[in-house]
Amino acid sequence: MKVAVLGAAGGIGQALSLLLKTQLPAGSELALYDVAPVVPGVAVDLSHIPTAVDVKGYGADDLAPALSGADIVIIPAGMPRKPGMDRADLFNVNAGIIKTLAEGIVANCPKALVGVITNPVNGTVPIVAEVFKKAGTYEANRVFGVTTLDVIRSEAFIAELKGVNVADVKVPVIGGHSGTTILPLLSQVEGVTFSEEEVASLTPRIQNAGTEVVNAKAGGGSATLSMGAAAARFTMSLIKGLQGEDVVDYAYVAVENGDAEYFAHPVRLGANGVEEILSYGELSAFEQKAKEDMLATLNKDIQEGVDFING
Ligand SMILES: NC(=O)C1=CN([C@@H]2O[C@H](COP(=O)(O)OP(=O)(O)OC[C@H]3O[C@@H](n4cnc5c(N)ncnc54)[C@H](O)[C@@H]3O)[C@@H](O)[C@H]2O)C=CC1
Ligand SMILES: O=C([O-])CC(=O)C(=O)O
Repeated sequence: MKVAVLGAAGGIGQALSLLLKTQLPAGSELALYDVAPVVPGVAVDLSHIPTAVDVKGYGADDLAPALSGADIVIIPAGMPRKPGMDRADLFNVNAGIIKTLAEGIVANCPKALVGVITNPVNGTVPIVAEVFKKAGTYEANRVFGVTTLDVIRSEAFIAELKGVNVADVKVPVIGGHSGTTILPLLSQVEGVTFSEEEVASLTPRIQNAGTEVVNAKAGGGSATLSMGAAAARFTMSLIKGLQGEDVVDYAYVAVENGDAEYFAHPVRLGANGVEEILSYGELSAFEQKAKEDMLATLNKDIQEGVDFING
């Protein structure tokens, strides 16, 4: 198994790479690519951890060898937010980075499963898909926007609020990955119930959790450690799927005849990435309205990504 992390020297990239060095199956190869000159050092540092995962660092000019033969590519490359910015404000800088990296995937590992972390996820995932479509290598089942951070935050906040064991908390989160497009389905959380007031305050807390971190870091970036943990969890789900295990996880994926062209759903993972897009089930009246209200924003974000390649 070869996993490539693009943007591996950054805040998320380093946290994720550390977790993958300790969690990937024995015999795996971990390829760390970044344009920052520190990346070979990150690889040397990690290589001193005694696990049977071979780590190699690749600098700016070595995208091709970093990607060659990769089964999974995870992308946290690009600029994070500062206080006062929306994720959408990152589009102009990050769209070009994502395009270049997607072209590298086309040239070097067109069959890889690709997980996009770079914001704005609502628009960067369509960019990857459009680059692949143009090249004739697109398979919708292989491209994912990583929304796992919304899921793990929901688990943490609910366990804290309700005083239950966090290991028992499962929370479906659908939609996109920004503001009101993030929709936790609190009505479906088993073992706990929420008052209307709790739903009305917990839903925006989850939606604005990224901003909570951005403001707390006061100009020093956005979530990196929790995102590293989320990305490692999602990568391990992809790996289990590739290894033939039956695994269901949440991700922002292309959906035919869905709420939008891309929408986070529960998906059954397998040897080819998404094996089946599962229904998110019945929504409460609150969730139904929140879903309808988000669609204009989500569709605009998606179109911006599509237009960046085709416009
Ligand atoms: N999907 C999600 O839930 C989340 C997404 N993010 C997003 O992840 C991205 C990265 O965040 P951080 O790691 O905090 O930023 P960071 O600034 O710490 O790291 C970004 C890394 O990307 C590298 N990079 C820039 N251009 C590159 C290129 N062309 N090829 C390879 N590497 C390149 C930089 O050298 C840097 O090492 C941001 O866009 C941020 O908004 C952050 C948190 C959660
Ligand atoms: O809020 C940000 O800019 C980073 C992010 O996506 C998150 O923490 O969910």
